[in-house]
Amino acid sequence: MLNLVAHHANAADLPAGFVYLQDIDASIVEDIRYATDNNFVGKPLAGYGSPDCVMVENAARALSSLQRELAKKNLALVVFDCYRPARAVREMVDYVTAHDVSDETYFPNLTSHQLIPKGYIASRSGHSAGGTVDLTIARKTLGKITLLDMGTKFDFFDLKSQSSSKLVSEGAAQNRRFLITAMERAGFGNYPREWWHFSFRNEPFKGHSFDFPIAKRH
Ligand SMILES: C[C@@H](N)C(=O)N[C@H](C)C(=O)O
Ligand SMILES: [Zn+2]
Repeated sequence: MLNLVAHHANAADLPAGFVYLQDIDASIVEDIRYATDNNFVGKPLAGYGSPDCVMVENAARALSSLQRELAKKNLALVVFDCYRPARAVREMVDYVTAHDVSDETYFPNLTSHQLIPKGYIASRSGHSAGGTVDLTIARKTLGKITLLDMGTKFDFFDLKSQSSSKLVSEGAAQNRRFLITAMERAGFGNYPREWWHFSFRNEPFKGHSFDFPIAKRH
């Protein structure tokens, strides 16, 4: 008999070793920017068929342990990007190489042609191996979520976003140190040019570049 039930992706549809973060820990907040218009390209990127965080299982479990620790202080992780399909990386590269312009919101002090040489965007990204994540921490009060002040927004491509920048307030610098120390305890190393970018030290597919699209979870 024909099965007419709509098919939706679940963990079994992902390559071996990959999971949906929500299946590991539904309390981690997901705001997957490249699946929306709210990013420096201004539209959803290729391969982001759904605003879901997909990543390798051991890294997802490490984030979940950290989340349990943070929850005791009414804090929560907020992820902006996880696994990034290689086609999305290509789209970012095409976008920033097409015109040499600045962007008031994302890179007011640079032009787009400088973003790859200065290391803000990778033409072959660790995100495509599934063990790299862009994230921050939020405070949860009475069901309301407020991002901790990190001195800049996510994807602000500028010297101010360097993890140990002296150009931000002492409060923001402390919040960055808190985030980076917590992530290190969980097994992730920070990328010094971007306070939000972390790679899992024990990632299974380091150096690989996957290109499967992110499909809706279920
Ligand atoms: C684009 C930004 N969110 C990021 O992840 N940058 C690093 C360098 C990357 O593209 O891998
Ligand atoms: Zn990143």
